[in-house]
Amino acid sequence: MTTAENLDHLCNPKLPESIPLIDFSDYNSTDLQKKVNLGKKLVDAFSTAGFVYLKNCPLDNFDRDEMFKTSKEFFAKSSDYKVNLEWESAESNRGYVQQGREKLTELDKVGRADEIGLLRQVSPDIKETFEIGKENPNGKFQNRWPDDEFGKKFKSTSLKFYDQMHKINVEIMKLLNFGLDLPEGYLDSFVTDGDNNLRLLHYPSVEKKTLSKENKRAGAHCDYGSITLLLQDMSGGLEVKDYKTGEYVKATPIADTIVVNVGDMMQRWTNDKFKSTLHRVVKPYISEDETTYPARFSIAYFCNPNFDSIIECLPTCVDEGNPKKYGPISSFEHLVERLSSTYA
Ligand SMILES: O=C(O)CCC(=O)C(=O)O
Ligand SMILES: [Fe+2]
Repeated sequence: MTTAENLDHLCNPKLPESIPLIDFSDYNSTDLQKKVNLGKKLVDAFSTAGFVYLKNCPLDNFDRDEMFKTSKEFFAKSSDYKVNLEWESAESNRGYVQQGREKLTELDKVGRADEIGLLRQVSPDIKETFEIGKENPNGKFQNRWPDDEFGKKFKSTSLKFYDQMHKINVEIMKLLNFGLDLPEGYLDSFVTDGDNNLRLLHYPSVEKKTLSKENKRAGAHCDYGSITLLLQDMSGGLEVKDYKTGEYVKATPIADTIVVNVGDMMQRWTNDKFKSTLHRVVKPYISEDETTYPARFSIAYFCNPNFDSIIECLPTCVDEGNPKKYGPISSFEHLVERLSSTYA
């Protein structure tokens, strides 16, 4: 079958065959059937690759660029400035995470804490991040904004961006509701609170000779929540495990798209219908005579069902031939458990 999307693959040989590119424009169509079709495409992609590129998402270009610019400005601050806003606990999951503090590895999935500790020492992730949660002045946990003029801009830019990404998540859930044939509005009630996590990432520029073979910018891992919305700059380096071959394929940056992937909680929620896929960030390709890998910036928005909700296999993902594989779990507990085993 030749569709516009198939042709996209042919016209752009760098686009990995196994990660579909889906046009999101119909998300707000007045034609119900178009929304159902889009929902089915997403379900298809999430049940195979576990990853998609979405184009024509409702994300303002200006706000996206501002977020990247402000993120760069933050990471350019002194180490003292950033460490002053240090990440404190998995429950809060807010603040600055300096290089080497997070080690992502396939071992995390089975929770081998001793080996993870060792790996952290020999091949830490070469990145720093800043974690932002829902802004809630009366909540138990507070975002960690710098207390200066830059801090004000950092806060307003990040919160505006947070809000737009939350809305995209809500729209994706509405479409998945169609795609999974769930009762009308079923998933809506799980995404009212915006209990998500905005992560700004900086992979510093690094001399070729100091980067050993084992060092990854981010080790292979699966994400923990429901879905992740990822924006990458044009440097490259993101790789995704191909569901057909088991080999890593390049998730080549495509301008003005959002990469969306399934997390572990979504896989569990769908009784393993959706696939939470391993991915990693490796050194980008540079020519022989270049001595330095350039810096890379990305922005990940990790979505979760409302923290106080109980996640049980979705009714349309279970039947006699395919019984429930998982018991109920609270969204917050699931996340805290996973985050606790990842950070030093
Ligand atoms: O930087 C990227 O492109 C990916 C980051 C990522 O996978 C993560 O933070 O979970
Ligand atoms: Fe990830």
